[in-house]
Amino acid sequence: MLKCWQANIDVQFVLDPYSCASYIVSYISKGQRGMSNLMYRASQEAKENNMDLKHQMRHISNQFLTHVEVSAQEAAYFVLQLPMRRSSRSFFLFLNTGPPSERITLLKSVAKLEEMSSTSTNIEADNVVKRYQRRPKELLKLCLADYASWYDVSYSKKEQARNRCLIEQVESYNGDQNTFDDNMNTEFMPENLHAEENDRSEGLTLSEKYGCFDPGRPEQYDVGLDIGITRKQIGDDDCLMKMPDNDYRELVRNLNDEQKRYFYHVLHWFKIKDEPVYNFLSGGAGVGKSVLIRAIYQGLLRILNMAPGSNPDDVKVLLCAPTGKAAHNIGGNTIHSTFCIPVSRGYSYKPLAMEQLNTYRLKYKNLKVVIIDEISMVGCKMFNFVIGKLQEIMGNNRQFGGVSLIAVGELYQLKPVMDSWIFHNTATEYGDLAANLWQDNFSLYELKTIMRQKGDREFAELLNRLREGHHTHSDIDTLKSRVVETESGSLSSMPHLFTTCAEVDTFNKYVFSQTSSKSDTIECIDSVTGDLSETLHDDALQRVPNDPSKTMGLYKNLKIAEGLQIKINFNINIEDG
Ligand SMILES: Nc1ncnc2c1ncn2[C@@H]1O[C@H](COP(=O)(O)OP(=O)(O)OP(=O)(O)O)[C@@H](O)[C@H]1O
Repeated sequence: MLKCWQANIDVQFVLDPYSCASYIVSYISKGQRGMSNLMYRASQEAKENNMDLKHQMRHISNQFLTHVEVSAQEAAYFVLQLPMRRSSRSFFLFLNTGPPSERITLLKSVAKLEEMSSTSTNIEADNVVKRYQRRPKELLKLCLADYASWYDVSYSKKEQARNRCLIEQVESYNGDQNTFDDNMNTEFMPENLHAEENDRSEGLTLSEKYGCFDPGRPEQYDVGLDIGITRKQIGDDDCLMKMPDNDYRELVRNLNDEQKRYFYHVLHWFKIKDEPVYNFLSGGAGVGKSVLIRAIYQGLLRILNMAPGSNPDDVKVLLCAPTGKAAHNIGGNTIHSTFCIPVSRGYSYKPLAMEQLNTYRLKYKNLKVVIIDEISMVGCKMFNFVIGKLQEIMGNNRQFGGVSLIAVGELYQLKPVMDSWIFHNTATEYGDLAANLWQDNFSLYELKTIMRQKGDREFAELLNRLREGHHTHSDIDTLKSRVVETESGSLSSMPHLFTTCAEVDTFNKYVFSQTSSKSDTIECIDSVTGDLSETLHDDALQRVPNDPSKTMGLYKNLKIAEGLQIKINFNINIEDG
């Protein structure tokens, strides 16, 4: 039971099994007055908002599942974003802060003892309390608990300073604040500091020596999981809504023949069949895939909601895409947010927490179709993730959880980032033994008529040939006839396409150097948050790299000039990282 509860385990002999059981049960179900108040408020709100019974229950259960009562200490950890979970499990430190005469300390090693003179009484090994006594002046204001939590000493260059934040247990503090304060005063006041030079390590960096703060740590830590609050509360407003009937009719009427054929094929399938469909809708750039997705989504909403007993509020079709831009283009959500896939944890699969699973199951219980656009950016690992999440949410082991999947995109593109092609097997030892669900299930529908350049048939055909690698010499000559000299200073207003950021930088520098208008440089101001000593603070600032590829595209110096355009990207939704 304790293992399931994943609590800190405090081992003691308990002679009466009944008291053991009653202790654990009362610990698990200990009263949470704050939660009762919250539940009371939630039920009041549900009643006042005139919801039907199902929505009242959903509202109350969502409040219950997404709130948790925490102690003041936990709240402080949460607000300060301190990594509680990782730290408390990786390290648990016992601090003996009883009176000095009662403290147990370890002896120095035999080798060290033998080196000492026989009259020396300095036989105790070093420990955190001693280190605290001789801490550097930058840390004078720290109390022992904070010092022990935040700092560790590395005695040799090889030994890495451990990143840790500890849960400290203070022994001997039995509620008598005066005794506790006396001990602290006599032992830990700054005037008692003795620097023991021979115990100090030499040549270590500051962070090796004292600190756990590593500004270069790339991994993100989701502190919400520590206290059981998931990052996203699942709302009801996720997808593109039903469009007015007139607009829908207009949209369908304007589809070209190819588009209409696939559109009616899908609608017909869901009208007459009850089994899932797995399609890959492909076609080169500008053939109208996104337009067709929008029409299919609207058509499916209408058909699926016509089924007897169907509730129009239930989510039946999901529209998603691997990136925010692609998702926005079709009015859907990213795959990550749709299936609650954490952005920062690579591809190691983690099942949903119970409360998330519960909410997702309630929300997607009548899910019939998932449409994924820009499937070329979805690699094999990500695809497996989606399959796993669908099975988990739908609560079965059927392929794709028994839900239909329409993948849309163009596979004549670059390989997915950090992943293999969707049609390849997973690159693990046993990957070849697993069935390839993409190859085994998906049938291809291809759109061929380019709609984006429909006024220029010749160019559209050239693009199609280029896409498949069947371009002719005359195609290349046609493209080359459009080549213009980049050296010309007047080019800056034209859109340029480059394949790497380095080329973009070089070009921007060139354009900037050519401008004769008034210019200036804006220097970025970095700041370090958190209560750190001045030295660590400066150290952290010095470590910020002057390389935009390592700072998520943020430049140290931004050059501006009158008349030159600057593109500013602004992340309007940071849910997905
Ligand atoms: N049936 C149609 N009638 C008129 N215009 C259309 C039609 N279908 C698509 N278009 C237009 O063609 C252009 C490209 O369409 P869309 O963006 O849907 O193509 P796509 O295949 O998704 O392109 P990409 O692969 O580049 O994302 C858009 O301007 C769209 O309005």
